[in-house]
Amino acid sequence: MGWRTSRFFDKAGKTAAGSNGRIISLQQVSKRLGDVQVLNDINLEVGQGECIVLVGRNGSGKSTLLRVLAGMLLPDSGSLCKSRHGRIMYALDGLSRLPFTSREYLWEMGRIRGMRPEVLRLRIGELSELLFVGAALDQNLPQLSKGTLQKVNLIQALLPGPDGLLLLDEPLSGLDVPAQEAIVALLRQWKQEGSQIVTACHEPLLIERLADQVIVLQKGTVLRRWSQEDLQQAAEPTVSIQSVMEGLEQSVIDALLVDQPGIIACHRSMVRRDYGREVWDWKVSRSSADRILGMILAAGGSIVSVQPEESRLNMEGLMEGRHPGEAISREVAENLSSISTAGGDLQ
Ligand SMILES: Nc1ncnc2c1ncn2[C@@H]1O[C@H](COP(=O)(O)OP(=O)(O)OP(=O)(O)O)[C@@H](O)[C@H]1O
Repeated sequence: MGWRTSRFFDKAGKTAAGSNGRIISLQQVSKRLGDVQVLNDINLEVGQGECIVLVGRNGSGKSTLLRVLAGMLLPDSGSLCKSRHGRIMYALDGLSRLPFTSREYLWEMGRIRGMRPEVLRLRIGELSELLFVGAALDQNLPQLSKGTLQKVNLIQALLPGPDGLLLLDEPLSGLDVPAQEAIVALLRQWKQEGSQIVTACHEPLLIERLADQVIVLQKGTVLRRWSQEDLQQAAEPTVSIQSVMEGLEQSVIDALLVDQPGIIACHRSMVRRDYGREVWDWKVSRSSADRILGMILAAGGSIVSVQPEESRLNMEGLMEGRHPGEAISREVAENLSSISTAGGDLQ
């Protein structure tokens, strides 16, 4: 479905930012819940049209930080400043299974926010269609599947449109793939129109398409911050090459592999023995593919297949605080060392 902002909104709203361009900022915010120091000295600034993604292991403090930004929890220390204008909408974890149908719930949420009935009716219809809610719109919340409940939770946050700060806790969690794609495309459009987004997320899809900044949390503190440029280094598309290297000396293969930029991984595949010969699988960056194909051929190897692949961020490395690009280098290093140790088998 094509999303047309103008159908929803009298004017494409832009949130009025403070004079310094910041919509919201936290300075040295700490929060304790019970015996747990959940947040420690957090600094965070959200600028106009910016998307910040919070990543971290379970329990690292992402949801708590979103609740502080939403004003649902007060910091114990530190300061929170918001621009005077602009609204904050949020879809935080777990919508309560209240005794309403989805439509009744969304209607009440829209009315509480002062939306006009004709606009509200239209928005509920369009957002439900966008996220494939279908007949669940007239089912009771307690009877909804986890994924559908999450869709209703997202819709209630999106009802007012692209004007303000959106706080989303794991927005893609439990959603089917078409709905994930639809929500990421919508958020991308809203961001371009000036909305701000802060979201906790484990999915590379959202990070790759939306993030201006990734903040890695570990035990309530900021472990790392990565910029869009850092993320783009890891997001370069790759090419998968299969080659036969039979009869080549190990020294020739070593020379081919070592210190070659663009090789992401390389290992000998056991699955193509039916091919009659051992096949090598290479994963290389797309911009290096021609050069590496040339090198394999020049070294006496032959090419079996070449397949372009979509990139994926290494979330595991990211959560450990490793640079999105460095995670790939480490993989290469590990593969290279395993090739070296097993090298004698080739001859
Ligand atoms: N009301 C509470 N009382 C005591 N401790 C709490 C409370 N709420 C959260 N915590 C603790 O705070 C820490 C951070 O929780 P939080 O939900 O913010 O983490 P998270 O990163 O969002 O985790 P997840 O990825 O599992 O959603 C956890 O150790 C959690 O047990």
